Amino acid sequence: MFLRAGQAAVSPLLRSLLPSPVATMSTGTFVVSQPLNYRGGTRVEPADASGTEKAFEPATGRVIATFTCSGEKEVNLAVQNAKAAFKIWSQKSGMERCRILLEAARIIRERRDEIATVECINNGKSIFEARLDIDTSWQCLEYFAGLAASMAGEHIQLPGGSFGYTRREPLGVCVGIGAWNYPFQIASWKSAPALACGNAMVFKPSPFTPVSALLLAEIYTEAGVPPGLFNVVQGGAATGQFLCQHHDVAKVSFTGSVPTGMKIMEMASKGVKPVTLELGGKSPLIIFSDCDMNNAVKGALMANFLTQGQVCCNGTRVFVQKEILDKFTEEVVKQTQRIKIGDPLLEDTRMGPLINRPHLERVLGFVKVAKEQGAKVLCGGDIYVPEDPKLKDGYYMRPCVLTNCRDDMTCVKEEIFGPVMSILPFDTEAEVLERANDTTFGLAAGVFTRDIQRAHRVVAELQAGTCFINNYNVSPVELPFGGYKKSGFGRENGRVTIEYYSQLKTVCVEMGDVESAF
Ligand SMILES: NC(=O)C1=CN([C@@H]2O[C@H](COP(=O)(O)OP(=O)(O)OC[C@H]3O[C@@H](n4cnc5c(N)ncnc54)[C@H](O)[C@@H]3O)[C@@H](O)[C@H]2O)C=CC1
Repeated sequence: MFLRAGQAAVSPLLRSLLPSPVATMSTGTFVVSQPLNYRGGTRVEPADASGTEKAFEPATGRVIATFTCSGEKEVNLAVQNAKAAFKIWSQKSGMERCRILLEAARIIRERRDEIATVECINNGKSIFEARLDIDTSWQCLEYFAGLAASMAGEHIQLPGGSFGYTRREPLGVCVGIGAWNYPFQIASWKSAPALACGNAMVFKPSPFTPVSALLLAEIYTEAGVPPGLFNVVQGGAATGQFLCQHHDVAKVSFTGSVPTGMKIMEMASKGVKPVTLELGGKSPLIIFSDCDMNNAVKGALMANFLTQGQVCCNGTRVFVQKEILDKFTEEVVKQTQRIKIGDPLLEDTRMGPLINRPHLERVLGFVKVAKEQGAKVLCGGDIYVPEDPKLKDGYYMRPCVLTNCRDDMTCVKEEIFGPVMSILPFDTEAEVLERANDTTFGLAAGVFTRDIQRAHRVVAELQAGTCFINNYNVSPVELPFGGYKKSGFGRENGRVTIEYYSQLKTVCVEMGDVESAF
């Protein structure tokens, strides 16, 4: 499919979300007029409400959808539908589940551009990046489809011909609660392993980005999952609470901030439900003087400016060894200033708007405080107004590089969740390790060096769940992803995730007589 810059062709599936037949989508035109809840294999208006929300197009500040947040009744209905579908789905063999998930992956691949376009419009990330998100989504479905077919227990021989075996069984109805920065990808990363293991899911997107999870729901149905296996309920905290407290929900997988994660864990503890928590971070990126400078600079940009810096695992504390500080800083600033900001649907844009006005103001507030505390702004950190008049109400800022930073500054301690990089000089390996680990977060960390022993020695000491050597923010679905410390627990992607969406049953088989103690 050939697409002109700023436009995308529309398939029947997406057209169903739009008000009337349209041939193309461009910034400033997309409106959702269809219901955004999905239950029992179809789009529905919620049965009751816990308020209403508006979703925006961050590029223009326009409202693209006004929707009802689901109340307790709607959440009940979604869970009931999921329970019914679970009965059918959990009886299928791994091979049968594998085939359906592979078909869903194929459809996502086929509709990559239209899904990426919706993601780009609702989230503000560049179309270039949105397409990559859709790629890791179908790859995740393919990966877990493969594992579905090979999931198995163990056989253990016991004395006297007796034996035991284990069965890996699904949990039941799982709840997924997502953040707004990777809406389609989060829904895929949660649902793929859940469904592969034989579970059903009720997914609640962030109220800022309600649209693309629905496309995933429709694709699952088209691929052949039983109606009700994957449901979407829209809403904010109240809807999320109904889900977490529901007695028929077996597990909650959450992506979002630390304070919300703590609340989720508390609610889940009342029902003794397992939780997966993918929370925030303030990750260190350590650049040693023996690094490949070009790669280190590219790595620092990848670690800070994807999705307008609204990435949980960003390496926002960039520790640079003093010998190369000036050269590195100069190059980072040069390349940061070259980042093309603007209409996210244009092919050459690399940075779109932030998610909404309050968040933009919050991020600019961090820059202000950084200056007050003595940091020096080397570039950006201010509002950007694109030339195109239709973008004048969008939420743009220029990516920012801060220097003269100290470890005790707010910009170095707190998660900003915006395009703000803090550069911190260091002298020795021991010193930088201590400073890098001096945080309550532990999501990710990175190191750039040509010294292979040092690279492995340093990552072994870093208190972070996901470490990168000589790269940053790549996320192959074969590798587990998740945090240490307050960044959460449980993992997404990789083989190990099967353990977070299944439970192990042990069966002990006696082949002789019962030796009774009585
Ligand atoms: N570790 C990871 O994989 C990722 C972590 N994040 C983190 O997410 C945060 C940004 O996302 P936000 O959407 O602003 O986070 P948030 O915590 O405000 O909201 C996340 C989700 O939780 C829901 N929610 C809010 N209060 C709730 C409650 N009391 N009970 C149940 N659900 C509730 C929201 O509606 C939303 O769907 C950042 O801290 C970021 O680091 C974001 C992406 C990936």
